[in-house]
Amino acid sequence: MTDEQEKTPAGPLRVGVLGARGRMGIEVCKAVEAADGVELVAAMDQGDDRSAASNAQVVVDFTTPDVVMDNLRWCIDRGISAVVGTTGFSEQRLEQVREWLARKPEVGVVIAPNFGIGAVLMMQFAARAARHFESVEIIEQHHPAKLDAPSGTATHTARQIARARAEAGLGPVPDATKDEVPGARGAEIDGVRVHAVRATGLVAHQEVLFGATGETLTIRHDSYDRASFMPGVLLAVRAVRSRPGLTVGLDALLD
Ligand SMILES: NC(=O)C1=CN([C@@H]2O[C@H](COP(=O)(O)OP(=O)(O)OC[C@H]3O[C@@H](n4cnc5c(N)ncnc54)[C@H](OP(=O)(O)O)[C@@H]3O)[C@@H](O)[C@H]2O)C=CC1
Ligand SMILES: O=C(O)C1=N[C@H](C(=O)O)C[C@H](O)C1
Repeated sequence: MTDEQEKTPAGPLRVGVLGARGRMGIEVCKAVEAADGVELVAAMDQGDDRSAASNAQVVVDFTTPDVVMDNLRWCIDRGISAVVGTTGFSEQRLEQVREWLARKPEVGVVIAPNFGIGAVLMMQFAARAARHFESVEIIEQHHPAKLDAPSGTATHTARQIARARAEAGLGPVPDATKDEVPGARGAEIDGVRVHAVRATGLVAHQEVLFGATGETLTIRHDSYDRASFMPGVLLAVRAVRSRPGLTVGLDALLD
C-alpha cells in the first residue's frame, strides 16, 4: 500500500481473512462480502501465501492456537489491524501482543473469546452474579471437531468469575468430593471447575451454574449457527482501526 493509496478517502474497508476455508472463516467471508462499507480483498487458508493479504487494512483470524501468534506478528509488523477469534490466548500471549503493539502505536488488535453478542452478555451476567454465590461451575458444550478444551469462552468466564470472587473476599468454592476417576470433577481454572462436553449436533453452548443455600441460578447461552458470531465480528472489523492497542473481549465495543 503506497502512502498515496492510504491517503485516498472513502472506499470500502479492505478486509483479509485467515483461516478462510474453516468453519468460521467461510462464514466471515460471506458476512464481509454481504456487508456495507467493507470489501473482502484476501481469503487465505493453510498453505496459501499470506502476503496476498498485505493490502488489507484489517485482517480477521480464525485459524488455530498454534499459528495465530505468527499471524498476529505478521499483521502488526505490516501495520495491519487485526480481529482475532482464534482461541489459546494466555496472559503471557496477550502480554506478547501488547509488546509488539508498543512498536506500532497506530495498529489496533481486538481479541475476543466469543463474538456472539448473547455470549458476551452471558459472561457479563456471570461476572456480576459471581460475588453472590458460594458455589459455581461452568459447563461448556461444543461440536466434536473442536480442537481445544476447555473453550476460550469458558476460560475467560472462569477468570472473570474468579476475579469477582476475589474482589468480594469469597474463599474457595466448597467441595469435599474426592475424584475416584481423574477428571470426574472437570478441570480447574483459577479455582473454578470447568466441564467440557463434545457431541455431534452441538455448535457452541455454555452454562454457568451458581449455588447458594436453598437456590441455584443457571445462566445459559446457545449458538445454534455460526451466523450468530457475525454481528460481533463485523462490529470489531469496523471499530478496530479506531482503537489502537489491544482490546480483549467485545465488552468495550458494545458500551
Ligand atoms: N471467538 C469466537 O467467537 C469463535 C472462536 N472460534 C475459534 O476460532 C478458531 C477456528 O475455529 P473453526 O473455524 O471452527 O476451526 P476450523 O478448523 O474449521 O478452521 C481453521 C482453519 O484455519 C486453517 N489454518 C490452519 N493454519 C493456518 C494458517 N497458518 N494460515 C491460514 N489458515 C490456517 C485451517 O486449515 P486446515 O484445516 O488445513 O488446518 C482451517 O481451515 C478456533 O480456535 C475456535 O475455537 C470459533 C468460533 C467462534
Ligand atoms: O471452536 C468453537 O466452535 C468455538 N470456539 C470459541 C471458544 O473456544 O470459546 C467460541 C465459541 O465457543 C465457539
